[in-house]
Amino acid sequence: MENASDKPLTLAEKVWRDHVVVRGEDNEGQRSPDLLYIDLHLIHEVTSPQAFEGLRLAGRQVRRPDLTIATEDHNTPTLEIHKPIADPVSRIQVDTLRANCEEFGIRLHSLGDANQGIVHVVGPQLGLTQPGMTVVCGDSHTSTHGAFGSLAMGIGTSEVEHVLATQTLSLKPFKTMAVTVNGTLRPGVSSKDIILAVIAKIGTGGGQGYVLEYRGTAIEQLSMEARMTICNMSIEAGARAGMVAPDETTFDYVKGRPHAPTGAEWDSAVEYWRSLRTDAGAEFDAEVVIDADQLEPFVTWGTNPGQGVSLSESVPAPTDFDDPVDRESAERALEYMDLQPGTPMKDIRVDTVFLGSCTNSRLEDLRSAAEILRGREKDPQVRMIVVPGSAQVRLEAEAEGLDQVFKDFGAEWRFAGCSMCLGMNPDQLAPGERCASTSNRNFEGRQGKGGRTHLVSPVVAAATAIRGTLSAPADVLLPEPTPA
Ligand SMILES: CC(C)[C@H](C(=O)O)[C@@H](O)C(=O)O
Ligand code: SF4
Repeated sequence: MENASDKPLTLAEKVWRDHVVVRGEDNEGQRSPDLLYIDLHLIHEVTSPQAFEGLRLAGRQVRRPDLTIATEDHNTPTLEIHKPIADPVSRIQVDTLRANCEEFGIRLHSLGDANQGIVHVVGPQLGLTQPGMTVVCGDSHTSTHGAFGSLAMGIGTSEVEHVLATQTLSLKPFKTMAVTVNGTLRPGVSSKDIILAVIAKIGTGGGQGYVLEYRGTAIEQLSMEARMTICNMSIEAGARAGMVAPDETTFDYVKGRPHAPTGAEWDSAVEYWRSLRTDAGAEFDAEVVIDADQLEPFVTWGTNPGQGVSLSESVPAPTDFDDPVDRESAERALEYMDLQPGTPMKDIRVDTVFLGSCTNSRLEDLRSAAEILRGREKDPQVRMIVVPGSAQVRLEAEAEGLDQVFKDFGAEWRFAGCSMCLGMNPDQLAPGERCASTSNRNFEGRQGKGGRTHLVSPVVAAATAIRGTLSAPADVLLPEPTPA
């Protein structure tokens, strides 16, 4: 990545350029890190305690509490949220966040507050996430915010402390990769399938060192929610960040939100935001091309997000992989997942369906699943839990009756949080249980010790809950009534 002013730049390079406080030095072709200004710092209970402790020990304050915002999400229960948190470790985490935010003057959205929820749902919802920003959070899925054309990165706890203290962050130069998604998605295929297909193609390390820019007609046609789903999982390809150039869809989404600029400030913001597009002639260090027309609903069979296939395919055999590392990893994954090569994916029966997480818990996700479930019956052996990404999403869903659709279907309607995305709260799989999950990680034990995860889109989750086996929306379509 270079910064020469006459050179055509990619979107990521422009945002970077506009935030450099101190430029790194070139040493024989190797550039030392740049110091960047950070526009928005999001915080949650898991990765912030030591950072605050560090500030306390050094006698420092938070440099810009007004650009820092906290929410409770990972350790919070999704039932009986008015009661004290039962698990002592989780309670301490959340109490510590509350005490730290109080001491350092940081706005916190606590359990019970309308803006509490998963940090990556709350930022965009409040209009805090805006195009062209640098956004950080001590959380790998911060890449979600890149959907707005911001450079959004997950950082470690020592970096959280640095940002709290200085509102800047030292960052190594990155490489750029264009992920071009041409064509149009077919019915029943969604943005989750795009990103699962991208990761299956480039591998979980394929994005390492890169900032990905998702572009092409299929991306332009996507809503902000769908773009967030894609950017969210950039980290699962190992990327530093994922971005989409802001356009009218982005501006329409941001406009009128509590922290969006207004009046003349809005106009000048939009003018700047329109400049945040990759210049004609700008060069990417790498490019991947995907054809959206060819995509089918996608599902993972293994224990990393790159181990996926189209739902109409079968469980692969380790011998299908030429690379010995991939072969060994497939062998181990199949054993953990208790799957036999050659089994049609659609024959795999699940115990649980989880609709939620920062990947797929926004209103649009809930709506698309509800549309499939409405008036249908759940497979009696399946338990389904639906967890809105924020208290606000929950309220909006209730206002349009989605909660009733889920309840009538036999699903549980929960309060907002990370929930079953990871085993840090009471919502967990029992050992050996199998789950179709709209979350982003299928690592061993991710949803509870011994639990088995298949990553899917919201509409696949819904279809699966109806049939009890992994299913595509087309599998549950009712036949057209024959005219009398
Ligand atoms: C707990 C947190 C640090 C972690 C992350 O960084 O992503 C979590 O959100 C996850 O999804 O695994
Ligand atoms: S919902 Fe899952 S992926 Fe997202 S922040 Fe929470 S634990 Fe991490």
